Amino acid sequence: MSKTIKKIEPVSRVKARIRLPGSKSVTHRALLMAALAQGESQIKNPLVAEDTLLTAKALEQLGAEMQWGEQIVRVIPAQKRWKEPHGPIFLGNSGTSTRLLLAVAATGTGEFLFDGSPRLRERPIGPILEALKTLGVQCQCLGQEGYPPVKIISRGLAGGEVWVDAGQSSQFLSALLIASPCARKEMRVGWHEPIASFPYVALTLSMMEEVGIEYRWSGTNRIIVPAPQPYPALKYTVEGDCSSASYFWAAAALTQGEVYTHPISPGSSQGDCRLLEVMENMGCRVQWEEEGVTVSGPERLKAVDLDMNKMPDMVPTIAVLAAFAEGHTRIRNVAHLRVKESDRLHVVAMELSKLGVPVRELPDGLEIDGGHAHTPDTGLEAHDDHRIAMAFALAGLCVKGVEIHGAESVAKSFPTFWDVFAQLQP
Ligand SMILES: O=C(O)C1=C[C@@H](OP(=O)(O)O)[C@@H](O)[C@H](O)C1
Ligand SMILES: C=C(OP(=O)(O)O)C(=O)O
Repeated sequence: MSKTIKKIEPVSRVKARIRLPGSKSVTHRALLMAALAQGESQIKNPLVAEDTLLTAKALEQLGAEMQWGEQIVRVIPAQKRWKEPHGPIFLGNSGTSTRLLLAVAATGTGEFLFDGSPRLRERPIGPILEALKTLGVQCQCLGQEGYPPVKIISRGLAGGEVWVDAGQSSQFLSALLIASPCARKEMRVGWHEPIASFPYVALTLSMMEEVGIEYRWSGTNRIIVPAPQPYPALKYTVEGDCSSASYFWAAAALTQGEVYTHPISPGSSQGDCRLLEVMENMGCRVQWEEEGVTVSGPERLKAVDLDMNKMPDMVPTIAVLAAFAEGHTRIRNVAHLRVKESDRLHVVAMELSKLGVPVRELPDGLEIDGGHAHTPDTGLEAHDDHRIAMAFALAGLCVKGVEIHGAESVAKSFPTFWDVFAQLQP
């Protein structure tokens, strides 16, 4: 795909009502659970974006059928788990698709080859492969050990006790949990502390419960899933994506504006909703309604000191807010940002520097001095990372002359982002 450039114009006091695309994390999980289910499922308001389409296409290669309609997808599971795919299953740069599908594919019989973009080949999968091997699955990395491409040969999951190291990604644990009900006998899934991005595991568990899967906790780091336990056919409505909402909440925060985003509810299971609490601490006003939330920006944003381990995807958004806040912001405990779509700690520091923002890149975080941003001498680079493109577009609302190079990267999670963002511009 050729690189596109977006020029952003400064705006004061944005005012907008934003309809959010469906949640990426929820859509991935709903598609996978539907493909494992007994009978036809209906998923309303799914996210139709590069990554969720990669998950859907992979499931089709495994024999499931997807019927796409207006804001709905019907999923008809494969007649037998699974049809052996012709050729490799290509997963672009979607970490969620890759880690979750490895375990989901291993619930069936067959030989599967998973691969992706050059960047996906640098994103770790070792811990999920180790766990699958314990469950009787053969896994062979074809390039570097612990990274895609990987061939797996499975005859289903044996069940029993398995431990996973989820310190670099919660997706290893979510993968095992989603696959667990399809094992031949009870699964006891434990994880070593510390774990990264725990709210995504909580989201996995809450969706399993919502669709009718039983499980129980055993201590604080082990879950027991009775198996075999069929996934019932789903009728599921995906709520709006809180991570995508963050860019619009931040637009209100940066411009003393007011933005309403929907559909999301105060009881949302998406961990990134907690960004609103951080934004309140920065001085924003947050008002929840039953189906949406309004954020109003303060006269002056305050700096914060934060452990962002549970909200890694929100770091680029917070970093840009910090650049325009009063004082010194510290973001801690997010070393796992180095294995995302880009090395997000490095890339955020690099792009903030182009804006003249004093920033220090730490092994597991960032320090940012607010209040110094100015027009950059060159374009800002998205580094093939949707969240970098969307977060740095926000800087353009406050300083003149911001151009985002590689604007097409938003297609990964929010293909209509630039059209929706245009609603903020005069
Ligand atoms: O399970 C999920 O849906 C996700 C988990 C998180 O990844 P890590 O657990 O690797 O941090 C997050 O960054 C990603 O965007 C989505
Ligand atoms: C890290 C992300 O996604 P994934 O891990 O699925 O590639 C993201 O969307 O920010």
